[in-house]
Amino acid sequence: MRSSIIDFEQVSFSYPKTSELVIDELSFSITEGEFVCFIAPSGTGKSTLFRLMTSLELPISGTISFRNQPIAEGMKKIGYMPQRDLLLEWRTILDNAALPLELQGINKKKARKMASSYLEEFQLHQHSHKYPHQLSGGMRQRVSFLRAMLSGKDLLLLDEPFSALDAMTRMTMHEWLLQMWKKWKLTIIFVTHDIDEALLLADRVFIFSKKPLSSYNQCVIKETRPRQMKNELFEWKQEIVQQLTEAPPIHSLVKEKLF
Ligand SMILES: Nc1ncnc2c1ncn2[C@@H]1O[C@H](COP(=O)(O)OP(=O)(O)OP(=O)(O)O)[C@@H](O)[C@H]1O
Repeated sequence: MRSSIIDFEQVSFSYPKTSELVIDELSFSITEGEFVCFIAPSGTGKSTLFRLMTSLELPISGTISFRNQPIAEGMKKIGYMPQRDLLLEWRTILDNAALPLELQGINKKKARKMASSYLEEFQLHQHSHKYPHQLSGGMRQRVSFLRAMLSGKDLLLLDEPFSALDAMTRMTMHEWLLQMWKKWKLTIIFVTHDIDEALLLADRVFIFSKKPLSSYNQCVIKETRPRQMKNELFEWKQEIVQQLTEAPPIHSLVKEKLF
């Protein structure tokens, strides 16, 4: 049986200067190698969860552990990819990718060499000397993903990484991400507002429907990938929409119309 990589136990959190709880006695576990998606309405605290996982914020009570150690011990093993790629426009693609290694104290030449060895895999080798403004949205996200992986690749936190991409690029990026996840045996927590995206990608989807984040519903998806939005996945989607909106179930709406 696979062990857990990150555990929240009865975690509560509020930002200083406000007494409002954003997270209230929240507990969950993520297993090594899992691909998990978090869905919640805007402003309920998904980014705050990531800030706690990267130790940018500390809980007011409860514990967060990484492989059964305090979360701060895992910092070099956790990579974070923000919603906006935050690439430095004055650095080349190679130098952007090498940045986390330089920040870890590795000298520039070695950092470049290490980052360079990943570029082909990330389909970026022909663009290494370009600048971010010369790349497409999908390419920029691949650089950002590589940068997150070079910060720490045991657990990757992806905050709505594809929300700004067009539908076709997004589909290509889904396939590519799943390949990366399999090849590198990654554990991924992926925040999205897009229910289809969550159902197509994840082993498990957490649905947080209100603030403070406390309880959640989850669906475990066993269907093999690549997936299509039909049958069981479509039923899950209807159920998730209902949980997020607290609307009556779709079938009862249909019934009302019919009778
Ligand atoms: N630095 C801060 N100080 C005080 N309150 C904050 C701070 N950052 C976020 N909040 C509040 O905490 C709550 C959760 O914010 P958070 O950004 O985690 O939500 P989110 O689910 O990631 O939102 P979105 O989906 O819009 O990105 C919100 O009510 C927000 O106003």
